[in-house]
Amino acid sequence: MIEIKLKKKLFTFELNVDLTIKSNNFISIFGPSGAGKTTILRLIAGLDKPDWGYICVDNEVWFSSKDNISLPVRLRKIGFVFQDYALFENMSVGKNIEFALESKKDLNVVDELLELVHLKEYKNQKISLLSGGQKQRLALIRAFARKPKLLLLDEPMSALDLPLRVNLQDELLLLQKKFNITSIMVSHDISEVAKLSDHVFFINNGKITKHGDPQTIFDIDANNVNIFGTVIDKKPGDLFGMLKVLIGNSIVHMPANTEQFLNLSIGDKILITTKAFNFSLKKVLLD
Ligand SMILES: Nc1ncnc2c1ncn2[C@@H]1O[C@H](COP(=O)(O)OP(=O)(O)OP(=O)(O)O)[C@@H](O)[C@H]1O
Repeated sequence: MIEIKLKKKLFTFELNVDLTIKSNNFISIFGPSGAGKTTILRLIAGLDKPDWGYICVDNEVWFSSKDNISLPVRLRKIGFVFQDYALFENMSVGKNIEFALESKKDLNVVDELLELVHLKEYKNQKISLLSGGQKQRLALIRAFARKPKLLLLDEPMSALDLPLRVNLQDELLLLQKKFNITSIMVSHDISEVAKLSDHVFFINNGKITKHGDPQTIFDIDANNVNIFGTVIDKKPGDLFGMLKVLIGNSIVHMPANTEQFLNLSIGDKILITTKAFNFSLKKVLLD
């Protein structure tokens, strides 16, 4: 079990959170820009210091303001993945993983990890020859190579386009379950959070406003078709309003009744549901 209690005065509000996380779970912190998500990851990693707090990971106290304990970053067993990879550009793909290993006895793990994310044939290549998606895969397995107690992921896929992102989400889930590593992810993408997480914490202005499993928290009914989108424009009409909604890479125009129209603002995330089989579905003929 992981207990995280943190207080820190930030520029415009006080961050004040209390998170209890089951070991080996994948949890997400979800909330608007500036809510304090990255700060929580930085405080857990020891890159920043809380004004008051207690961090205990599987019975090991990493931080306690009461007992004056603050483990340095290198002693907190953490894997960190950011959106900008932070790979060593002057080393080969394989050396990037080797560098992260605790012991050189584990060298066979390098091939195993590269194989898992389809990068084995790139082992001796320079990092600069990899695509964005391949670099992100490498950053992920490098974090797992450290066998961390806690994996911290800060918008790990936001630089990738949608098909790559979906593939990498599957690989991340596979790695996380295979290595059983408790993971905390910050992401803006509801479908990503809903797909990967065992538990989601909503944060706003530095406080947890609700938490629970994704089905409950996002009101997902498995008997429905569920599509997440973001309102990017709205125009009133005589009989109904028209919403412009971003769904993945596509922009969709949707009619909305007066109540829906008035309740929604640009930037709002929405869940579009329709009862299974109660919709029109046609194959698009391309010839
Ligand atoms: N060391 C610090 N001291 C004081 N305030 C800080 C510090 N670090 C960040 N902040 C402020 O805390 C607030 C939260 O920042 P943070 O980066 O944690 O938000 P976020 O939820 O990750 O946002 P985004 O989704 O845009 O990345 C911001 O207003 C930021 O300016």
